[in-house]
Amino acid sequence: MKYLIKSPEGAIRASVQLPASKSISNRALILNALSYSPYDIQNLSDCDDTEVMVRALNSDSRDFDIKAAGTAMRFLTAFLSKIVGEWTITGTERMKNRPIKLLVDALNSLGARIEYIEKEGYPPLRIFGSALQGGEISLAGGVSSQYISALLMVAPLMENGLILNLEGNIISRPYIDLTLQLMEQFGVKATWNGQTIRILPQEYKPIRFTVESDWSAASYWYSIMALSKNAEIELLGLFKNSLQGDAAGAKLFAQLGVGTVFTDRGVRLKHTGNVTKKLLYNFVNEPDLAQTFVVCCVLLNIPFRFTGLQSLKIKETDRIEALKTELRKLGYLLTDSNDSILEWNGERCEPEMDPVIATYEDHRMAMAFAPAALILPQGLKIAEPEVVTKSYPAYWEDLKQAGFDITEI
Ligand SMILES: O=C(O)C1=C[C@@H](OP(=O)(O)O)[C@@H](O)[C@H](O)C1
Ligand SMILES: C=C(OP(=O)(O)O)C(=O)O
Repeated sequence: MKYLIKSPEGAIRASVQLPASKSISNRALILNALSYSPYDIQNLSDCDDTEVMVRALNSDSRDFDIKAAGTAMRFLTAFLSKIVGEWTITGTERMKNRPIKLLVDALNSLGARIEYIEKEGYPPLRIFGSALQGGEISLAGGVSSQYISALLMVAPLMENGLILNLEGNIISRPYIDLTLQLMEQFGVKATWNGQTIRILPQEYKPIRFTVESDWSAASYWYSIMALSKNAEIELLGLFKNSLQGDAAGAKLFAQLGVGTVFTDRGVRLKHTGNVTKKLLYNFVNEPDLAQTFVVCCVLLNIPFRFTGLQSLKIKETDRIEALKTELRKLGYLLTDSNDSILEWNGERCEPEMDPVIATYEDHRMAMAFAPAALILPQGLKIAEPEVVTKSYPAYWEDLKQAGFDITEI
């Protein structure tokens, strides 16, 4: 399937009920299960990544397919390794190429027994669940924070608790903070000093829990605001003191001329007219915002240098390659270096006559590129737009409500 997306004819007037955060939803589901909670989580995300988690936690089967959900793969691997029984867990072809060795090695050294069904170091996995002894281990902090979050959530249930020494640079740190904060809400304490996180054996306590709206999803609306001359956009269910690291997007968009006004129901965006000449930023703490800013900056004709992108290669697709390839179709030449830096110095090439943006099974490629419809006179064609269901199933519907013309071609 392909969509042709055209800019709204007049002004944009949108009040958007954003999807709930999948990061919070998927942690809350694990913590709810570990606390034997009688309560249902409120405002759980309806996205694919959360749906696979709900299905796995409520299923009678021993075999789980979590499709493309990184969090579900990593969190359930740790969770199942302490539930007595024999389990298998698999996912999409891409998931079978997203590394999991560091987590499997860590769990195995804490008393788990996890084997590879196909390729060493990658899903699918066979998990022989049992009590976990726990203890002290070291783990590289620079590959995926999801390994760390997965270990932390089961740590209080390990016989000896967990002392986790993080080695080297720690990426996606706000996601580790998010895990520890949610664990605390469910009654478990941890200490984090320097590179070491300590968790003693403890019990989770059930609580009534409501999930916040998703700040990563909000970024696409900020981009629409930055690229529109005349727009009034309100995003519902976002909080100033959010637990989500991607709330940092609001501050960064201030450099692209978008201001944020917090109200009692979310945020109202406004144009400030203050736009930077060049955007420099290290995305090590907010990797999921990188695509939004890359696409938005080139469309605004703002050169950029973005660092801290080392985790982008092992996400839904190699996002650095995908961004370079697809923006070249629109006439923008980006350069990358060091597997972690992406830059645009204003260099252009001849755009394709009739470009179709490929999405590589990556929801964020589709969502980050869609605002380009505001700039391109002929509109924007996007392939496999249904990928957005990974985190934001109503994205296209919400764009239509805001006045975009979207047709299947
Ligand atoms: O823990 C989480 O909820 C997430 C952590 C990040 O992954 P990495 O830690 O692999 O960077 C992020 O990219 C992902 O979308 C969600
Ligand atoms: C990287 C992402 O997801 P995950 O790693 O959980 O599949 C994402 O949503 O951008």
